Amino acid sequence: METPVRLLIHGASGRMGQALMRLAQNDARLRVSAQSGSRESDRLRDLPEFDVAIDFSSPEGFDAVLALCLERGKSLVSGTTGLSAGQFAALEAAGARIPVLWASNFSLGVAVLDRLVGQAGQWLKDWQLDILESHHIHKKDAPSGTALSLGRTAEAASGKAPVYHSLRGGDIVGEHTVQFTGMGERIELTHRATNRDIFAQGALFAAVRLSAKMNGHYRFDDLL
Ligand SMILES: NC(=O)C1=CN([C@@H]2O[C@H](COP(=O)(O)OP(=O)(O)OC[C@H]3O[C@@H](n4cnc5c(N)ncnc54)[C@H](OP(=O)(O)O)[C@@H]3O)[C@@H](O)[C@H]2O)C=CC1
Ligand SMILES: O=C(O)C1=N[C@H](C(=O)O)C[C@H](O)C1
Repeated sequence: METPVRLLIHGASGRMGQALMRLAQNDARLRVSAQSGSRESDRLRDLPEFDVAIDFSSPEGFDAVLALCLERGKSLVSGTTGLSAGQFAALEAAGARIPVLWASNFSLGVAVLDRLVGQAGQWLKDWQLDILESHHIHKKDAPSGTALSLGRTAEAASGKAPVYHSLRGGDIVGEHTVQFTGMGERIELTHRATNRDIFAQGALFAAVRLSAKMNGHYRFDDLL
């Protein structure tokens, strides 16, 4: 049997962190060798060995785990949203030294939605473009990372700048609609996540794949 990939779960006590811990513990390809949260933020250097860090934390947490991965020469899978342009530039640069992968959404359904949006946008250049997203009341960033990614795809295809609409309510896991509105008709492309295990499964899949990759800046879509 293959040696399991050793994981650091960064943001382990959070909603995503808990899903990752539970699913990784039942996956023979993986072993959680380290975990961290804001309490460990100034002691990350003391963490045990790992091969791939999986980060679902906060923009501050992302900076810290990226620095740790660079220092140790280890891979990073991150799903943290709300990152700045400077943080994306740092991630891109890190790809020259370690394997890195960031995705705003680790579900298969959103990867397919993104492709459908790109196709629709090519045909609907004159139509109004709106991105609607709904999430649970604890979500800190708006628009969501997925809404921004879908918006970039739609704008690249249609040339229209999207207008974003965010709703926060109850325990909604995550819903995204890309709406193209014409005169007398409209198209709504919607994805609804009902369980955050789908994101955790996608991130664990990415970690296994990334552990076998050379240095570089990878996209989730590249692995599918
Ligand atoms: N790409 C995707 O598919 C998905 C992305 N996300 C994104 O993942 C992130 C986390 O979401 P969620 O799990 O709901 O959030 P939670 O608030 O439930 O969890 C956040 C976790 O990060 C930790 N954390 C916060 N700040 C730091 C820090 N500076 N250093 C180290 N750890 C820190 C928290 O630790 P403590 O409790 O100790 O403060 C906690 O464990 C968000 O950005 C969200 O948008 C979420 C779902 C899917
Ligand atoms: O915070 C969340 O919960 C989610 N965040 C991601 C985002 O910002 O797009 C992905 C998913 O929608 C859940």
